[in-house]
Amino acid sequence: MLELKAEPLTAEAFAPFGEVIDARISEWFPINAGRTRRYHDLAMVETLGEGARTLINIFVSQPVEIPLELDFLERHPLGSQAFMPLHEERFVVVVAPPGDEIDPAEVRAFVTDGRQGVNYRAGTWHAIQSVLEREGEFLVVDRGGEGNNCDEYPLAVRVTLV
Ligand SMILES: NC(=O)N[C@@H](O)C(=O)O
Ligand code: NI
Repeated sequence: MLELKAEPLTAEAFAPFGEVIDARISEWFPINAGRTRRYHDLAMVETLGEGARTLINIFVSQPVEIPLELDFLERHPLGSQAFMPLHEERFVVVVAPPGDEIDPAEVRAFVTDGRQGVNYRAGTWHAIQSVLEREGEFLVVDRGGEGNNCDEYPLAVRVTLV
C-alpha cells in the first residue's frame, strides 16, 4: 500500500500533471467596458482522436472519507479533464505522470484550498474526483467522441492530510 500525505496544491508542484486554475495567480484584462476582469486561457483543453469534441459537464459528488483509500488511478489518453469547484469545495488530487506504467515514487497527492481547480493533461494518471467534507458541485470540461478515453491502473494508495 502506497502511503501519501496530501500537500497543499501549488501550480509549480502540479506543473508536470497539468494546470492549476486559480484567478488569484492569473493575469487578466478588462472587458465589458471595464466591468469584467477576463482571466484568459488558464488551461490547455486537449481533445484528440476520432470525432473529438469538448464537453462541459457538472459533477455532483458525495464526499470521501479520510484516509482516502484508492485501488486504482485512471487516465484519459484522448483528452484533458478540468475540475472547477462551484462553491469553494476542497478536494484531494492524486496524480502520476503520463506513461504506460506508474512508478509509485512519482505519485503525488495534493489538497486544494477551495479556490483552486485543476486541469489534468491528457494521459495524466489521477484519482477519480474526491471532494472533502460535503457534497460538491464541479464544472468539468473534458473530451467527448469516439474510442476509449478512460484507462485504469491498479494501485493501492492511502492518502492522509497533513
Ligand atoms: N469518469 C468520469 O467522467 N470522471 C472521472 O474521469 C474523474 O476523473 O472523476
Ligand atoms: Ni478522470
